[in-house]
Amino acid sequence: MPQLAFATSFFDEYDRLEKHVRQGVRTAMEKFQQLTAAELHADKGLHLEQVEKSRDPRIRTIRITGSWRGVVLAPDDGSGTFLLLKVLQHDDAYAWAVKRVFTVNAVTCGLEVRNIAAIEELTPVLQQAAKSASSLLFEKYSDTVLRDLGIDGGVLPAVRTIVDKPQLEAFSKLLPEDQYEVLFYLAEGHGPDEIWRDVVVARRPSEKSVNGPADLATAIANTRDRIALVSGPKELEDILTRPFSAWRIFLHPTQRRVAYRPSYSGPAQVSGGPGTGKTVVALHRVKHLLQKSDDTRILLTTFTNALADSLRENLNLLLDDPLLLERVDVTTVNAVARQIVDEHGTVPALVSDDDADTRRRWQRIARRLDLPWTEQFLALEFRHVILGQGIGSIEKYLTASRAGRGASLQAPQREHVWRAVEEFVRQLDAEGKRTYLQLCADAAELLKTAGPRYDHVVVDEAQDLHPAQWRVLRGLVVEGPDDLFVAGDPHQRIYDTRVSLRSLGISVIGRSTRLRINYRSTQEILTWSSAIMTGERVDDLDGGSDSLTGYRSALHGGRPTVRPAGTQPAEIDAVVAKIQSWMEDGVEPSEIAVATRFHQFGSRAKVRLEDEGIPVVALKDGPDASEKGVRIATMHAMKGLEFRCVAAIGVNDRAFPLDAAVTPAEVDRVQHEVDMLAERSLLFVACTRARDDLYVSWHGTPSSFIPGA
Ligand SMILES: Nc1ncnc2c1ncn2[C@@H]1O[C@H](COP(=O)(O)OP(=O)(O)OP(=O)(O)O)[C@@H](O)[C@H]1O
Repeated sequence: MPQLAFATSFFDEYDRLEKHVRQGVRTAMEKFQQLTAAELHADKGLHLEQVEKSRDPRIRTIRITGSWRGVVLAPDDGSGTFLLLKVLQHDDAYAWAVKRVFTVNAVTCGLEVRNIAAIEELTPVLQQAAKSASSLLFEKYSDTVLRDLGIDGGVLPAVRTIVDKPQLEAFSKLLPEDQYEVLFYLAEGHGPDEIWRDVVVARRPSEKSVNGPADLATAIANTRDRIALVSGPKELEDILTRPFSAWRIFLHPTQRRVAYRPSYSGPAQVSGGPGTGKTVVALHRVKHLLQKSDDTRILLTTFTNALADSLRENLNLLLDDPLLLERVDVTTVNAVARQIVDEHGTVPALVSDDDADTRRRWQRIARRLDLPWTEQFLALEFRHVILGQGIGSIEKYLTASRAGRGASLQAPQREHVWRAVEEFVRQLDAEGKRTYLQLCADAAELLKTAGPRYDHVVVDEAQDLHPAQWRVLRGLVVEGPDDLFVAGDPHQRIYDTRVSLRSLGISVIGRSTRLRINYRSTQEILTWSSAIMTGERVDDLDGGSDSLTGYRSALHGGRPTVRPAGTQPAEIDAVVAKIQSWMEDGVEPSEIAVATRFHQFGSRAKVRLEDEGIPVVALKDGPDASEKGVRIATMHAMKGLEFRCVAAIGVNDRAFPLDAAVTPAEVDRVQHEVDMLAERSLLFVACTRARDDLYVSWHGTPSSFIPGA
């Protein structure tokens, strides 16, 4: 019986096809599972026929309905795998089919497609233009170097004409995917050896199985990031009837390598810019770990409730098996800490570690004890030094390292600070209260005697977790292989914590991977948003620094709209008009988000949208995915989420940087820098939530973070 496979290009349109066409696809595909190759060729209804003048003799069309055709790659080597490439209207299907050629990449052994007609047409024109160019993008690499990385003879002449990165980008849709990826990284300045190791080997099957050129079926099986093989009727049903989400099926080779590595000898980390699929990798890692054994228990955890909800929803999609889901707890670190403390007594009322009430409490204590420090300084000392290192006594505090703090404290000064801390804790105790971080510190202590309760802990959005929260996680899991799997992006650190995992006994050295392809936003949104962070040094979770080099998207769209307004009402009028125009273009209200720095501004925008009859919901009310309405949220609440269209409004000099969120340099110079970076990251996070369109506006003076402002 032939084998059936689907290419990603098929899914580009499938979800948009009308019901009867989708039914036609299903009927046709079932035949590929029921009939022999000879019967398929003879089937009158299917009409499997060669395409006249096609550049690839293996391309066939099949009849789906009266006017719809499928384009199929049919094996000519007896290997028996049919690959469905496209479903299009009759003429479009033929136009697509005649221009394409499929080849097997000599080094990755994957199947690639190129628009050969366009490459051949453009190459002579570009060769002519290249003669007068002062330099060429790939001139420093010999043909041998390029060939060794998989650039083949059909592509090489075109590659030799490319003068700069925009021209390479313009070629991207015509070139074979694996070859474009190599060229992109060379153009970004990565060396051939690094590209061989990180890009080519990641795609290549193991050395042992590479034995001469691959046949079509092997090449198809090797191309798991672009082709889904269907093993039986259940899988076919699954692919064609469930809402399609590419991330469930097609992982980039680097994503797959990280998620499905049989085992890590200790904690492992995946990092990468926004939208690079870190959450997707974390979810697949959970799937892998569950499949390793029948009784493992896993904690999948993250920062906020909204993120935990979204992880739970996506895990349901990925696993679709109640028995597997039963073995995973999906919740926030604070919620786990609360549960642990609850089991050992009653949880006190919880208060924020850093809100106006807490600051006022520190202020009163400083005044009463006649201390020379501001409330900000004391609060920071408590959070970052005392809770950060889990210090429980004056003796420990007197000798504690205060590395990374901007002002030094001698022993007598520390004794004064300690008195303030004791008073702060005493007051909260007397009122039956605890801050969230105190709760985590308590839970971490309790776990020291209670012992671990999970076999694996998988953490998403790890960059903002506080050391006290890390200690809870460390204590929850049996130390050893595959204990912790951590996903995070230091560029998205939006709170004031900086953590070195190593200092917490969590070393990911040698088990850390960076993802570089953004699957969410268009390149235009990415370029604009990345400029917010340009020139900033960002520390990673492991004592080094993190960069966005080589970070790219294969998606394209319009440039972000940047819109000044004279007054706040005028700014709101403009965003209402923008939302109306998105909706007129067919964007569902629930696919639109309005992000503001301040709650209040969001509420005003909400009232105004409601006046216009546009449905609106506040994200903090926890709407589920099916609830209608434009989402209104603070920028902090946008962390980890994504929307088709995002309007980031009120981005003026009063909101970014926000004075109240930034420690003055005279209080703590180092913390000042950390806070300023977190402010930038917050705008970066809000803007990178947009998939197709980004709109940024302000009234008054624009924030200095706005690129080009
Ligand atoms: N291999 C893939 N194929 C198709 N889509 C993918 C793939 N990987 C990720 N995506 C999609 O890209 C988007 C971003 O993925 P994800 O949320 O995992 O990224 P992230 O790195 O965790 O983002 P952020 O750090 O910005 O929160 C999601 O819509 C996800 O479904």
